Formats: sequence, C-alpha cells, structure tokens
Amino acid sequence: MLTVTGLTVIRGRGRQQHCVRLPHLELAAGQILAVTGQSGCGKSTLLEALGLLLKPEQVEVFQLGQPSIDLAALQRAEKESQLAQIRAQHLGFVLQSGGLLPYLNVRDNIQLPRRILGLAAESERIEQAIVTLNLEHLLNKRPSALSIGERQRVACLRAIAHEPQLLLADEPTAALDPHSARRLFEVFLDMVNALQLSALVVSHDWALVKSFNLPILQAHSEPGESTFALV
Ligand SMILES: Nc1ncnc2c1ncn2[C@@H]1O[C@H](COP(=O)(O)OP(=O)(O)OP(=O)(O)O)[C@@H](O)[C@H]1O
Repeated sequence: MLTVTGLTVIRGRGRQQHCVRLPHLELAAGQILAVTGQSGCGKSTLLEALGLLLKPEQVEVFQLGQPSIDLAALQRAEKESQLAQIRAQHLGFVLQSGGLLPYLNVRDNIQLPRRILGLAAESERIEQAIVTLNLEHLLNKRPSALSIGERQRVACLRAIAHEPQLLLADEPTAALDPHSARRLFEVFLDMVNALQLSALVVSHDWALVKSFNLPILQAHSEPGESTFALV
C-alpha cells in the first residue's frame, strides 16, 4: 500500500530545471501500475523519489505499508539511516542500468537481498520464478557471461526476491524480446498478487501494457514541468 499526495521533485537548475509533480496516488497492496510518458518527462525521477533515492522538494503525504510508515516525516526529519533500512527491507528496484554485482554468480545475485536482511536464502516462490523466467541454466554464471536480456531478467527477480512492499521497475522489458517481456510481466503480476506488493513499472510498450489491462499513470508534459496522473 502506497499513498502519496502533493509530491514535487525538482531536477536541474535555472533554465535546465525540470519539475515533476504527482498530485495524488493511492496504490493498494496487490496492485500494479504502468508508468508512461515521453522521453525526459521524469519517469525515472518519479521512481527515484518514490524509492527514497531522491529527496522531494515537497510532499504532503508519503506513506508505505499497513500499518503505514510515514516516509514524509522521516524525510523532513532527515532520518537517513532509517530511510536506508526501509529502502533495503521494503523496496525492490529494477534500474535501467541493471546493477547486478559482477563478482557474484546469478544465484548469489538473486539471493543477496534476502541474505542482507537475514532471510532464508532459498524460497519456493523464487525457485518457481527462476523456472518461469528460464534462468535455471544460468544460475552458476557471472553477469558478464549473460546477454543483456538475461541480465535484465535476473535483475527483475533479484528486485522481488526479498518480498518487498513496493516494487519500482524502470523499463524492465526494454532489452527483451516480446515473448520474454510477456513472461516477465506474468512473473511480476504473479508476485504482486502472491506477495500483495504494490508495483510501478515504467514501460514504453503500449501493446504489452494494454494486453495485461494495467492501469496507467501518465505524464502530461509542458516545457520544464510534468504532472503524473492516472488515465
Ligand atoms: N541527475 C540529474 N541532474 C539534473 N537533471 C536531470 C538528472 N537526471 C535527469 N535530469 C533531467 O530531469 C528530467 C527528467 O529526466 P528523467 O530521466 O526522469 O526522464 P524519463 O522520463 O525517465 O526519460 P527517459 O524515458 O528518456 O528515460 C530531464 O529533463 C532530465 O534531463
């Protein structure tokens, strides 16, 4: 469960400044939203702000979970170590860069967030997702030995391995063929449903988003400013 009201994030300065606004968003547990908008409108910026990687200029309500954690209050009080702990425990990220650790093999990369949190490394759900995403034959390989699409599938699985409350995925299917992209969305939907997490997934793939009938958070852009709203 995620509730955000009156969020403003500012990127850059002067004439380069870009202001990203999210007037209101309520995302229930078990709900997945697609985030769309033209290049440069602030989709990654929005995800970074919701992922506690960027401090917003302003936010009235910013709550996560049930019972809810008041993230806005923690940000106002600059409780950085608590925010870092929440990020590690409750948030899962798929960044555009992938971000796998090069010196760990695929299995260790997937299990790392669980180990950091002291959870059992093995999980039946994750083993099932490894099969669905056709990653079994890659488990002992290092990321450098994988294709970009394979790395992306591993990064997606790692993002949900520790069963976060909120999944933030930035174009997770960009490097995938249509079949793999579908499988990945299916895994996300299964996980979102099984774990009752909330998810925001940036995607340019309209056909894919529509075929899963996902609600859409779209940016309306003007020069120097974008506002995100459900359509
Ligand atoms: N680190 C930064 N410092 C200053 N400005 C930035 C920074 N990162 C992004 N911006 C600017 O903020 C605006 C939003 O960028 P952002 O990357 O969030 O857009 P996006 O919608 O994710 O774009 P794309 O679809 O091309 O990935 C752009 O004008 C961009 O130039």
